[in-house]
Amino acid sequence: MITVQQLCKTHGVGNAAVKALKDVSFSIERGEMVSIMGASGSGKTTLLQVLSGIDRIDSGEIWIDNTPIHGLNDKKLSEFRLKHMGFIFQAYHLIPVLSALENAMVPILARGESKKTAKEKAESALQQVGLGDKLDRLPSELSGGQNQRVAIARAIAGQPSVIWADEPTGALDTESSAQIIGLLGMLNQTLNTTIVIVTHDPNVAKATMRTIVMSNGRVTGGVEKEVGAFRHA
Ligand SMILES: Nc1ncnc2c1ncn2[C@@H]1O[C@H](COP(=O)(O)OP(=O)(O)OP(=O)(O)O)[C@@H](O)[C@H]1O
Repeated sequence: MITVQQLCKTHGVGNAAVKALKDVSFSIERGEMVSIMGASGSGKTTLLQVLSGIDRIDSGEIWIDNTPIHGLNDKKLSEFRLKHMGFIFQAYHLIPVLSALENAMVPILARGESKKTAKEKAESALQQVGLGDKLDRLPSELSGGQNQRVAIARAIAGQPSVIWADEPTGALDTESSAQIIGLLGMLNQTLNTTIVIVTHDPNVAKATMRTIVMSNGRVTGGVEKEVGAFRHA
């Protein structure tokens, strides 16, 4: 479970200071698939970055299960991220000179597991995303949708409890977007991994269980989970 209490975050200082998050509070249950929507500049990316420990909050609390993310030092935060979180980005962020298999192995190797274990977990993850026959392909030899599948395999290979996705369909055509969102929904259900997706795409939001709406640094909708709001496409 993710619990967020009275988060505040300001970017910049003095006259250039922008209050990107103002008293943001909500919770997300284990196994939920949630989208975050809102106008450009409303604070979505800032929220995802502080939740995932990429950036720090000024005040407030972020709990993931029993761990206070806001209270971890940099070393503990990096360890927690490697062990419990997966990341998916709009631009895939794959390493161009590594194959699909090697890309998916990176986070597992980074947390100190053996090459053999990393290979097994990465291969299994690539099979789950339908790329079991493309293990040796480089990113340049795959389509956009396939590259995003490799990124998803990399995110799930370490069996994280939560996956953060920032505009995961932003670079894809309608058909590939639908496939990626269907895949995330399937993985959410089969692995019981919590998935939090920042998106501008109403079709992506429709496929999630709940949409947290942001406006001018505040959460203005979707704080509470409605009973019966599950609506996987
Ligand atoms: N590093 C930064 N320095 C200064 N201001 C920033 C920085 N990052 C974000 N901001 C400001 O904080 C506010 C929230 O930005 P954020 O990127 O979180 O919004 P967003 O909802 O993700 O927008 P978009 O949909 O355009 O990506 C905006 O006013 C933005 O200009």
